[in-house]
Amino acid sequence: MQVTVSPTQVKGTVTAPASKSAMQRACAAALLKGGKTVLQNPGVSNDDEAALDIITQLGANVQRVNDTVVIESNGVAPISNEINCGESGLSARMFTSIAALSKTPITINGKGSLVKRPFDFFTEVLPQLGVDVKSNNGLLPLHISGPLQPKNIEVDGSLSSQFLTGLLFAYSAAGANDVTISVKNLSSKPYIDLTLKVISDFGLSKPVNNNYQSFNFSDQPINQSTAQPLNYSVEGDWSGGAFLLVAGAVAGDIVVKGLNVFSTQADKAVLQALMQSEATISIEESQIHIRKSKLKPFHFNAVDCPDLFPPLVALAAYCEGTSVIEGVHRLTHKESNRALTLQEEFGKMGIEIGFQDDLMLIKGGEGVKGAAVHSRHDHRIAMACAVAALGAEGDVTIEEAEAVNKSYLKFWNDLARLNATIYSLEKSL
Ligand SMILES: O=C(O)C1=C[C@@H](OP(=O)(O)O)[C@@H](O)[C@H](O)C1
Ligand SMILES: C=C(OP(=O)(O)O)C(=O)O
Repeated sequence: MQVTVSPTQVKGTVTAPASKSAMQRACAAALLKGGKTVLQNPGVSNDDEAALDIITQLGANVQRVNDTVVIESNGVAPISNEINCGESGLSARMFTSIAALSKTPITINGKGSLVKRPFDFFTEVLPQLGVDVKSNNGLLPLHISGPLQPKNIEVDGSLSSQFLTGLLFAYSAAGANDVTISVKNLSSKPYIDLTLKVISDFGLSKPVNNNYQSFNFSDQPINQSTAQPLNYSVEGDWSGGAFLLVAGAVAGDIVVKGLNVFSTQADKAVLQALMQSEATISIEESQIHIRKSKLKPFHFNAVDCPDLFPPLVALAAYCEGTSVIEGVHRLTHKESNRALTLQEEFGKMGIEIGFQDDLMLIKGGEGVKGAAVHSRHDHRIAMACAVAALGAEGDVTIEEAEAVNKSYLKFWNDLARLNATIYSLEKSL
């Protein structure tokens, strides 16, 4: 799908979508907890659908009922020998360790960008836990044969936190007791806070976090009551919400609802960058009001919140001077190599992006040009280009704009509802 965004001032009120990070974790937790779980505000993105399909293959019964998702489970009891994780890195990395709890041999597969993303972690780690693993030279598909047995182990957390998220769920569900996962160089730390929060919200046994260097399971396995259904409300998404907030800061006067300011989500840190750039923003518990004003360049460390690079590059394009974002090394293995895609696609809009070691330098404040850009099938690149287009000097046409469906199915509709002038060849928005 090709979408053209014409320069427009956005206005009105919008509600952020459900967080796919929270939704996918809730699916895992509902499968592991057993009994009945009712998810309120469930996600509808492609990654959310992938997680629902995976837990179905792993034995859960899943139904969308009105605006909720009802999950019934007896724990991990696969009905198939394969799970397909679509394009979701989190689902593939989290559910591999969870699927390994069963003794049924299972193939972990994916599609699109996911089949190019690294999975060597499992060939190194899972055999130490009694799981037989074969990979396609470190890539998907993986063939695993469990059951996983929790043991003291040391893992490397520098590439991604998602592998650790999976191990934490699996150890918790396997009743790990007096067992420690030691972690070197953990990246994306707040995502582990979110994992631990969901583990505890679902009453699963939660390890003690020793400064992100080790996670010790010392609880006796909890005998959870599954008699009562658990009602769980999925948080709004700070990662998708960041694009809406930047849209308001560069070209609007909007109110964003549905973002919990007390969330543990990594991308809540977008507020720090917006405040540093002196955006006109008022933050209340139930809504954030943000409008266009003169913006100053900012310096932001995104090592622990790498998904903020794309929206912050769009923000930086409108800040008067050079903004600096730290953590470029975290971008290589996402849906695209995001450092290069941002440089190339924003370059087409006249925004100069340079690199110095781990820093990205974005020269802003000199105008954004109309251009034809490409999402590279990366949802966050499509959304960043769209938001940057709102204050551009001409139309920006985005190829493969449907990439947004990975995390934010209604992105184009929400932008249109905020009065953005958007035109699509495929369908009216
Ligand atoms: O756990 C999660 O929900 C995620 C963790 C992050 O990945 P890394 O841990 O690989 O940085 C993030 O980039 C991804 O979009 C979602
Ligand atoms: C990298 C992302 O997700 P995942 O790793 O779960 O595919 C993302 O949403 O930007």
